[in-house]
Amino acid sequence: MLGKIVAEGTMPESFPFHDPNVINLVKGVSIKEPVVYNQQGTPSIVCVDCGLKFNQIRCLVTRGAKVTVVPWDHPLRSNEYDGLFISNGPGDPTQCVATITNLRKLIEEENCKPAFGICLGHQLLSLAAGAKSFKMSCGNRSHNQPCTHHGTERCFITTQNHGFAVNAETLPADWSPLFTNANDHTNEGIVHQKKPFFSVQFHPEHMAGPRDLEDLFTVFLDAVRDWKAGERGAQRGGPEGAV
Ligand SMILES: NC(=O)CC[C@H](N)C(=O)O
Repeated sequence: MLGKIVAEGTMPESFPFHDPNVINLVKGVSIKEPVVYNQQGTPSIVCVDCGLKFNQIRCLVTRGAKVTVVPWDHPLRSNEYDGLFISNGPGDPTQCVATITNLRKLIEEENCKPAFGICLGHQLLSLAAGAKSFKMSCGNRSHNQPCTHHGTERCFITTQNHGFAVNAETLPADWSPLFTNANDHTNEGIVHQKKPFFSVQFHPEHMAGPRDLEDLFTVFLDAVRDWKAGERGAQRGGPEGAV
């Protein structure tokens, strides 16, 4: 449902509704040029940035990987990576036509390399596979969503922030649900039965909040070091030093 806040004395009709679901929001937030993290790392992962959380890069880099973050519509060539990662991101997944088309080509390859998607990345992989997504009446946005793993029936508590979901009934042959939400029974992940592809609707990188200003510790320690070195006039403090 769309809403608007209008100041008293203003005709509500004079402001049109703004519907974010008919806009390609990913295009606006994705990186514009590729960026490499941990150049010497291995294996080499290409990460499609649909609006990614940096903790996803950290989770890959701290496990030794080299990560090349590319724009949402970057051409994907499997000879240029060892594994493909598709990030989370805003909006309706059906808006990301270029990413879906690129993924579809890759998953149709004979000897395809592994791919893993999170949240929007999960929805895009599902759409590329041929499944359908839908707008949920109530999105899942919290740190305590129970998800049951198919096969083991083990239930995990997950972090989530999404308003669309994949309709598991529409998954083509060769694809299976990997997790299902124990509360609302929506799909929480898919896996290919023969090829090395899987994706999850929840956020396994699960860092509870943004860490954008964690660099204030660096600013503080730089100020301490400057102070110790006798540069008492140095003015590097303040949030602007962190960004
Ligand atoms: N966190 C995400 O990637 C959200 C995916 C998608 N924008 C949704 O709301 O369903």
